[in-house]
Amino acid sequence: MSIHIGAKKGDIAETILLPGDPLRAKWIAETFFENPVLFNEVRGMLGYTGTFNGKKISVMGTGMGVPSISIYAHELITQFGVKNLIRVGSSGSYQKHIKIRDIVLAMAASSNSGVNELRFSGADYAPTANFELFQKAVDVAKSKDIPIKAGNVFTSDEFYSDDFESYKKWSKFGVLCVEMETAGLYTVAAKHNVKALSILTISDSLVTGEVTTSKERETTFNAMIEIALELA
Ligand SMILES: O=P(O)(O)O[C@H]1O[C@H](CO)[C@@H](O)[C@H]1O
Ligand SMILES: O=c1cc[nH]c(=O)[nH]1
Repeated sequence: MSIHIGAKKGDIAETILLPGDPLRAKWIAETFFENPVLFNEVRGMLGYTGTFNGKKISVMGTGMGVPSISIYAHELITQFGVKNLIRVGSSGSYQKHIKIRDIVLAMAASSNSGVNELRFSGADYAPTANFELFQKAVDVAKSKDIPIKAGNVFTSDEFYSDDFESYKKWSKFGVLCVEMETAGLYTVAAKHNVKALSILTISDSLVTGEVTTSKERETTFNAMIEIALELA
């Protein structure tokens, strides 16, 4: 048991899917896992372990933002021996060609997060995806005929920015979409020499103003999950 995860050693698989929303974790476990068992309820951050095609796999919510996912990633790695951390998140498009429900693999994560600024004393660190997981995700998507996009994403400390137009600066430099955790996840994974990948589904567009409902964000996005499950 760690401070924020009420599980015993061995309760959590080496590969874990990490949605921000704990109810998406519940939906993933109940929809895709064989024999899901609840291993965490601390702070309502639901976590389950089951099997998928006979292989042990876990899923747990991370909450929103770099500080929250950093706590869970740290404890999962250091106290429960997790080796592959796969974020399955929603994201807002920064580009005209990145449409609602598109899937984006985050090759790297630019960020305005204060966490890495503190950690690296103001110098820039480039949080990047694990190449093996990335390559495998590309292969799985291809074999399942699931179209994907890949590139630089933006991990923001803000959901509601005071300056809505500020996204255009990142968009001009090729950043595909925005979310709130990937830079933190990739950094913590690198520090502990384990693998991480963020797979994102576009839930809204800052370019067109389109949005999906919170129910859809909780219980759909199957294609992204199908890719993530095969990485176990
Ligand atoms: O859908 P999740 O995984 O929570 O991801 C995105 O959604 C939340 C904001 O609504 C942030 O956590 C952002 O990163
Ligand atoms: O962080 C996020 C996630 C989804 N959509 C956004 O606009 N921002």
